[in-house]
Amino acid sequence: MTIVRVALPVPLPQVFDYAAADATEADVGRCVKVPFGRGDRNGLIVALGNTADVEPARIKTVHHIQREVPALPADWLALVDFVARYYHAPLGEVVALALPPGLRRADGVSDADEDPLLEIGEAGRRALADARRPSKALMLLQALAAEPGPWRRSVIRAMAGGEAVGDVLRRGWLTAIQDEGRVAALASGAQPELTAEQARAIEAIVGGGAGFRPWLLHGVTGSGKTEVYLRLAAHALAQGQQVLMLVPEIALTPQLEQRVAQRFAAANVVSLHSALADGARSRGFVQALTGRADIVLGTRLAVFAPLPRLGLILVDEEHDASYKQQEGVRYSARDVAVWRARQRGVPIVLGSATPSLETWYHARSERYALQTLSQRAVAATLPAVHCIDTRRLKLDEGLSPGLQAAIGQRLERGEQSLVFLNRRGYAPVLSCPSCGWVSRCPHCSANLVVHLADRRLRCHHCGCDGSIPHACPSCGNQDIQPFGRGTQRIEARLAERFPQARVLRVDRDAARTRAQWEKLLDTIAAGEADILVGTQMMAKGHDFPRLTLVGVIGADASLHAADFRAPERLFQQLMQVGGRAGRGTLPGTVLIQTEYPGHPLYQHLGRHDFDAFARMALQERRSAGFPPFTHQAMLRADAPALDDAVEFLRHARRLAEALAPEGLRLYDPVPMRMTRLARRERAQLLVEADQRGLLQAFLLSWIEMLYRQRTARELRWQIDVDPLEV
Ligand SMILES: Nc1ncnc2c1ncn2[C@@H]1O[C@H](COP(=O)(O)OP(=O)(O)OP(=O)(O)O)[C@@H](O)[C@H]1O
Ligand SMILES: [Zn+2]
Repeated sequence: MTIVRVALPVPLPQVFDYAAADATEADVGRCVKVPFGRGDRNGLIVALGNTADVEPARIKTVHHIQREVPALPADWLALVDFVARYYHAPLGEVVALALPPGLRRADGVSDADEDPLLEIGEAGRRALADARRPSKALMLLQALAAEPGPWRRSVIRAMAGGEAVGDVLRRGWLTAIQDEGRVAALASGAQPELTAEQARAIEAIVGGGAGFRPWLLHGVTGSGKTEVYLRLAAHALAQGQQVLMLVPEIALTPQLEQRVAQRFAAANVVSLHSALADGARSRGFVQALTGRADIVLGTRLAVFAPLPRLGLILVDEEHDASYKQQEGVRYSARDVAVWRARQRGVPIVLGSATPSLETWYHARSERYALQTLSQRAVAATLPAVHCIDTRRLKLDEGLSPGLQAAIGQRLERGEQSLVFLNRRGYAPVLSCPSCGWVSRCPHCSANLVVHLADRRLRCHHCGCDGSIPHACPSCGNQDIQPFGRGTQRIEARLAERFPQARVLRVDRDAARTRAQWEKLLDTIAAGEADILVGTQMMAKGHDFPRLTLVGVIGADASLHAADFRAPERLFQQLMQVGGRAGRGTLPGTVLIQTEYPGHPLYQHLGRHDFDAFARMALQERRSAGFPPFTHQAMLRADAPALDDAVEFLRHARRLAEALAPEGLRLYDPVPMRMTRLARRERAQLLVEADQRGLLQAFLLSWIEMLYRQRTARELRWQIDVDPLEV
């Protein structure tokens, strides 16, 4: 009898043994269906077991081993094992996160290529020579003939007149290339001439060799980091290697996908993100696994794509908080990517205009090699940044006269403006001036936000919503007021103030689906919007040459936030959003409305001096003993009653005291800042040490103990290693 060890997606730290008569070493890394409890579960075989360890009478037999898909390789198993150990999460849960659901369920997965590589065939050449009756299909064929091929079908479809590709294929004018190996995946799209700084960075990184080396590419906004990534990718592809490219948000993938596909028309570019349908995600994953994907482009979960020919990892906007998963397995895809680059012995490039302080510190201390792009690629300068002192100004729905005048000028010149406010909805709260009632969420310690667009009161934390009452629910007063401002309110005021302008709101409510989001971006790019009102969705990565003014409102609130990372986040956000201005040939301006124009953060921002800001912020962190000078883990507990959560943490702290090595710091359990979320009360306990190893060793034995504690059924706890929010 052969025993297989199976990782199952259950919140238990161990793997489970099953009997499988015909299993061999070749089945390690394969998905299985097994009986578990009263039902069945899908899991992954992570090792073969030893019959001596199990009682033969108690062992159950696997139902099915999925053998149509190649087994996941040893390096992939080592990767998920590392994530499970470092983040102290059950291995089965890490596997469940890393594998597409369809693959785990052992659905039939085909890696058949749905996006064939096409070239002009014999029939096509004849059609071109005859060229009698002009048709859409013929025009498309002629356009293709003018370019060097071959092309992916998806790339042809995206071209002007690309709708006719089906017709061209039916006529047999294009034929699929069977042996893709003979086509070097070389850059075929037009490439701009590199700037001197870009050329230097590429030369240095390529010259750094094929082995493990972490790079920070610190390039100001609009400096052309994407071009650097594309050239590095081209180099890796030319060596027959695969490239993994991570982006922080799905919202950023459409444009990048397009750029990558245009540049590498012959390469097999696979997207991986959570918004993909099951089938597409499984197919992309299997293409990566079988080595048929050349470039894997995706959000954080793409870091788990198996890549047998991996040669390069690129992490765009490496500072972005969305690389850290905030629920379940709380991993940081950026940090996992660095580990993976080391494991596989390949270079990794972390790019940003505003690196995280952790990464910047590594670059300063020469653990990471640094390449800097200090100039913009197209624009002559960075935008001019000015503060508008609002202390003595009368604001019109939050908008200063100076900002309004500047928007007016842009309108006259036919340029675009962006008003940035990181708060969606119409107003953050509805309140009654006569009795003091405010719209509280019944389930969270948060207010319900007024959404006038669809006349709802909505909680941005738990999602619950209701209609807007006509009178105060507490005293009956008819005159209840929305208090404060969100994007909808600014949009409404701007539309009133500039009736001739096309005002467009860009936030998560306006872009619920990917299709809506792409449509918004197209509208902006086509110049069919004059004034944009946007949240942080607009802050990142976008490149709209006619956008010359960025107005920032409501930023001061973050200056005094309690979180020690708040200033870093604010500086990054403002530098990023300001960086959307003046990226083409037209000069840009950033206007920040503030009551603290002398604040050092705004001063550094005005000078585009990231280094000075980072030095200051790191100095503060060093003296306060915050990361990167210390390493943290947070134990969080939640329950219907706060006392239960706190009591569990007190108990956990007592257990920890007995274990804690010298140098480990245990803090007192405290309620979380937003204590109540979706009817659960939450508390946390911070653990800290100056050495990562010390903290990790302690966590290992502590968490083992915690798993053994009997807790109330209603209580849940989780550990967050390297937490972003403390
Ligand atoms: N060498 C070059 N020659 C001409 N144009 C270039 C060159 N490199 C980049 N560009 C153009 O410069 C613009 C800015 O480039 P890109 O969007 O890559 O900047 P970025 O560094 O990623 O900026 P951000 O951090 O703000 O997203 C783009 O329109 C890009 O096409
Ligand atoms: Zn709520």
